[in-house]
Amino acid sequence: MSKRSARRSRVESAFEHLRSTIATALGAAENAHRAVLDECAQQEFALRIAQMGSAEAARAPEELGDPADPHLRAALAESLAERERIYADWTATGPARLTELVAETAPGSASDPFEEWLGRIGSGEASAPPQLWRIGTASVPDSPRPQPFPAAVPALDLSHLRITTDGVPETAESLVQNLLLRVLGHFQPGQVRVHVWDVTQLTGTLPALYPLAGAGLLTAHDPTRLDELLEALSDHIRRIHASALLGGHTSLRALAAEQGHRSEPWRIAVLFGNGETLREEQQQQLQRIARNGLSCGIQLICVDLSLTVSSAIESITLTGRNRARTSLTGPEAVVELDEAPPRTEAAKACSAIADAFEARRARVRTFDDLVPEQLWQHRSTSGLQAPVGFSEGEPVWVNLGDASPHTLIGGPSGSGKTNFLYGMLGAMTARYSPDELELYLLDFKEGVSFAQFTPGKRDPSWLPHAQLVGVNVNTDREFGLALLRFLADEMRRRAEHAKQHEVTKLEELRAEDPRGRWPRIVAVIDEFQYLFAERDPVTAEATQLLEDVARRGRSQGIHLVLASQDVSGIEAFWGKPAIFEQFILRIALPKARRVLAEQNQTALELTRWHAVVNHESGVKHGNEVARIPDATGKNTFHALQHRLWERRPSGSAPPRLFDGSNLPRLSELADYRELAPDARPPKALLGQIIDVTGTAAAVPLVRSPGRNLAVIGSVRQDTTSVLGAAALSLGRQHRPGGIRFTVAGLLDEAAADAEAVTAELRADGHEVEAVSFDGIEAAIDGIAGTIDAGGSPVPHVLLLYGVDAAQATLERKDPVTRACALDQLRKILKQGPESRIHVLGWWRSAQRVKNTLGMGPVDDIGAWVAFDVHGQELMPFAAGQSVNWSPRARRGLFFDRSVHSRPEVLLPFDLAADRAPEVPAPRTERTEIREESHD
Ligand SMILES: Nc1ncnc2c1ncn2[C@@H]1O[C@H](COP(=O)(O)OP(=O)(O)OP(=O)(O)O)[C@@H](O)[C@H]1O
Repeated sequence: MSKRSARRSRVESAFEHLRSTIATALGAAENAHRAVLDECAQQEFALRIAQMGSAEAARAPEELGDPADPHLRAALAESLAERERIYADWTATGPARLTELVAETAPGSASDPFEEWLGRIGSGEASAPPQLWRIGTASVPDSPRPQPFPAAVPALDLSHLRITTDGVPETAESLVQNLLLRVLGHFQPGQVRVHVWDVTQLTGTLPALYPLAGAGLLTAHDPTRLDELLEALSDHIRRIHASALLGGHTSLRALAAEQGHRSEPWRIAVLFGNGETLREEQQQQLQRIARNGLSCGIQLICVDLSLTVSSAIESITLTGRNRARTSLTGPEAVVELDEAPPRTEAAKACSAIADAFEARRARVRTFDDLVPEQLWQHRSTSGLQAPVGFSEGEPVWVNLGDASPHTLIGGPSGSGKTNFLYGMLGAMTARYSPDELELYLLDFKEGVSFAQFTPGKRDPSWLPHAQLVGVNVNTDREFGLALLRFLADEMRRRAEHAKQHEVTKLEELRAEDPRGRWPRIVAVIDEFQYLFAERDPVTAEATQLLEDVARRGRSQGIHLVLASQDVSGIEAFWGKPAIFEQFILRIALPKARRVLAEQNQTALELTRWHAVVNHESGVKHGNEVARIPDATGKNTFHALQHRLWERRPSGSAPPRLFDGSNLPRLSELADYRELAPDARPPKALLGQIIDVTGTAAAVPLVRSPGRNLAVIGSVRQDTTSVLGAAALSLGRQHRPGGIRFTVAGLLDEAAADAEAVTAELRADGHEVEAVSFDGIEAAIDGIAGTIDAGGSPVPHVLLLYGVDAAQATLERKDPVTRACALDQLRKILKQGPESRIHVLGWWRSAQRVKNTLGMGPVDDIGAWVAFDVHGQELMPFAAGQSVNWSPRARRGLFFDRSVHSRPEVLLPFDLAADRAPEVPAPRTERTEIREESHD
């Protein structure tokens, strides 16, 4: 080959190379271009599939392009694969898990098919209600292999429901009706109340449920009266907060779970709107109800009505006949709503519920229904709760605790106050043991109603919780004072203990001192208005003490229960709103006046044996009307008391009984029985003062001026009782020979008393000189002579019965010496005590004491007891202070200037009863009711 052709060939091959390189490059570019176009086409389909949804795209690919288009097919395949991957877990386990969950949380009628339970009366526990309620069958149509699962919604305390109908109102109605049937069919009739309001119609909404209306389980509200319904629901919320939730629970649901029973029914308000907004105030009130209702058992079901609150709401959007989406299942799931049962079946079931409810309501609830199955199972740490009556067959409770510490009970005579108290005390004492609850019971009424709590003649039982029972105290207002003083002291004692534990309240003290005994104290004062009956120091002190106990008792677990036929006249009470305000729990019996708030007239409309129980200081919305069972008839309280008494803790002592119609007996008085020889200083017991423990009124006979006693008054029985008790108690504190007595009977009518004391002292071995009227001068001369001779070696008591009767004799002057026995007596009064000689004398009037003392100072009479003597006559003997005392039968006034700042009331002893032991002392008779129960 020539050189030239060789070069040409090289050129050609180089060009060939260039061309093929270019061709290759161009081919690659075209391939890449095509690939990009393919990718692009597929991505575009992917985007449109995503927009349309893969399920829809798979169903109708032609909507996107040519179904045969490989790009479309590839994009669809990828999208479906992706969906498969995402749903894999849910498809494998989701529907099955949901089915299981609904079966668990929606038992019985909450999810079972209607035919399995409709028409049967439910018995589900209201303290543990189902959490979900079935509405239909759901599925996710766009999932790879759609599987059905039950669709359910929370209800009752858990969530409100908002339904949007989207123009299919019949579906909304059957959805609501099915849900209500499930709920109504689950519980005992009465546990669920339904309110229906439909903006478009008066009646005709939810027709199958109408049989419930007759029994009051369903209320159809007038379309124009939404306000009333909203107000009633708001009232209800307020009332629940003021009563059931007072104990600190946040919801009725929590309370019921703790107590194991639910005392308040649920209220479901179904509101059918028309898509338009409510008036501003109505909307706001509805929102408030939505916010606060669930905790009080109010559930709203709003159909085509806007509801926008932060509290729990589930929504259901109807998407066609019997189809819906719910907030719980999400937008992808379609719910096929359950078919409604035949209307006749549903109506029949509702009739059965209504009938059963009527039967239940008509059931006579008795005292026994106030008593729990097991006694003494409750703790009073945070308060006392007990049912007192029934409303539509369900118990109505009272709470005594921090939020409602005290109660005021009112009702005219015969309206059943005492019966109410028995019911309340029965329900409480059956729940709380005596270590959790102590009772102090005082009845100012004439009669003996509370005496049943103490051992009686024929029945030895007593109420183990009762510490003190005061009956027939209508004239002894001091006893009320004594009780209030005791409570105030106890309050202080508790506060001090609490302080030591660095806490302030009983509840906290109990937590800090778990082994201490800190029962709550309930002090009941029936007809307490007597305590404030007069404008006198008793009322003044009682008011002050009441205010103190009412204000501070709450934190120390001390609760006052005051009952009265008429509180309107109690000036001390009304003049002091600070007291009245503490009585937050008000109980009004039929025709009670002023116990409830002024505008609250419900008590006037009450029928017999009913009461308004109001934990809101008597404001109307706090009203609960309860029928009160008979608690005083046969086999009621008395039978319970027997059971409680038989369970009483060992060592339990009967309550102290203060019966104003009986006098105490010296021989039964603890202070007397405890006396023993060689007591220093010896003290003369004169009677019993009015206090909670029954303390003796005593005068110590020390060797110091003025230690003499004057008993002043004209009633022989009382005055001689004081002298007799003084002598006998002094005798008990000395051995024979350790004391001497001179007993002078100067009045014929008292001779027998003087003789009886003489005989009793002698029987105990004491030396007694009995002196008659004729021997009095000599006896006094002799004793006065002892003073001159250096005094008596042992205490010498000069008992003078009727000093004033011998006044003339004592004044008689010796014709020679011009001396008289009266001078000697004055000398004994003045100088005797230092020489161990004491005069205990009876004068028939204050003036006559003065006659005896002459110009001498009244100080020689250091102590006195006066009976039928007016206060002003006693002033000179009480260091000049005014003495407020109107004499009353069988009560004396006692003053010892060495200890008292003011005189105090004294009960003389019934010495006659002690002297004739074979004749039993008259004891308090129990009421007829009580006697009846022994038949
Ligand atoms: N809920 C009741 N069910 C049946 N009987 C009742 C009921 N409440 C009271 N009673 C009867 O009515 C009568 C009067 O009742 P209660 O003594 O309790 O009234 P009160 O208001 O205390 O009257 P008073 O102040 O006159 O004593 C009694 O015989 C009592 O048994």
